[in-house]
Amino acid sequence: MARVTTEEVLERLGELADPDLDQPLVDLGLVDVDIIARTPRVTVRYVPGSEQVTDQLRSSARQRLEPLGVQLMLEPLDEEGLSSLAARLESTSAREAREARKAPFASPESPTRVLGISSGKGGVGKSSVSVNLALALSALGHRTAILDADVYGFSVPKMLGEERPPRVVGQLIVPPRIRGVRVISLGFFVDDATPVIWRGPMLHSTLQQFLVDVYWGELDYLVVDMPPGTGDVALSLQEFLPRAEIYVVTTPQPAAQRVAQRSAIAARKLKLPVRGVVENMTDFVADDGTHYPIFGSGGGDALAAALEVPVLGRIPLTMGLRAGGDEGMPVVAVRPDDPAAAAITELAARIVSLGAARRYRADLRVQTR
Ligand SMILES: Nc1ncnc2c1ncn2[C@@H]1O[C@H](COP(=O)(O)OP(=O)(O)OP(=O)(O)O)[C@@H](O)[C@H]1O
Repeated sequence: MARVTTEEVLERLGELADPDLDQPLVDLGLVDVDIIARTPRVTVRYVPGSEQVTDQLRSSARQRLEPLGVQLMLEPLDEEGLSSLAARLESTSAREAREARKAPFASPESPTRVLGISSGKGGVGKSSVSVNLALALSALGHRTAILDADVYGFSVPKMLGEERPPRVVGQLIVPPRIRGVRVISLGFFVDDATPVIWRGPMLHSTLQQFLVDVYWGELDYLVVDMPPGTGDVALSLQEFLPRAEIYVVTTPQPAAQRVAQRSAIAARKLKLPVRGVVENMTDFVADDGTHYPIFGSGGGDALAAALEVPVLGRIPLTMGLRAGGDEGMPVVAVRPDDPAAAAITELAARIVSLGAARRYRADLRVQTR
């Protein structure tokens, strides 16, 4: 049998990649081939810290290399290897931003739109909307990440169905990419059983660290699940993400609408633009097609009128959305035909087109100057 060549090995490994990194392991220089040894040996180096990812890489590499009869070794990267990987992953602009302790999205040249999802009070479905909106944006082909900053209850990783922790690569925190979306939750760093009281300064510095030290890669959208109401997080976000757009989630109940209004007005005071209202739990549609407005009606319209912004979406109550959240099977990913999933996908498309319209108007202004 002819001896295997390095090219054959690299070709076989092809696109094999760590799910949290953008480039294949071969391109990142993490594969060594020793064909001089009696049995040719392939060493795949990996970022330690997630057994799940390591197992996945091992079985995928084994499967790809099996026909070649080579010996496969998996080796965790050491400190030095991790630092040089970090240098390879990070773009120059991202490194400069990090060294200046600034979020890469804060710069006026950043192509990333930051969508702050806020609500007046808890329980209106803000996290469900954030998670499914991020998945819908990703399904529409946009590179999307989600930052779970709801310090009163971190639900994003659970809702996405995977609670794999981030890994540290040199100076960078590499977030898990779940269902195609990078996720960072303050909840990754606290024990579920011990409630943490996030005081302003601690929250501020943790948020800054997340925005600055996290490897976000190239992003079109960063969806931020904000805590209900306004307060420290909104203040910090204004400082770190001055270009954030705010979307307010409310239920149709007049009381919820009034609370949401207060928080939106507070967001305005922070000079973060409120771009639209999302009415969640608008109604329940029975099998015979009858609409039941379980939580009343009119809340979304009233809030939108008060804030002079449009209602960008109305999401019905569905079992699919509720069960999807509980089971870590988000409805947009798992049951895209569910009426709530369809409404959220429509909402995503509207938010995308809002950005396109703004860019168009900005271009016109430049051209007519
Ligand atoms: N459109 C909907 N249809 C059915 N269930 C929904 C809908 N929206 C939200 N829910 C359910 O309502 C509950 C609260 O939703 P969620 O956790 O998203 O709200 P929240 O506003 O983020 O609340 P908190 O801030 O307290 O976390 C969840 O059980 C969720 O599954």
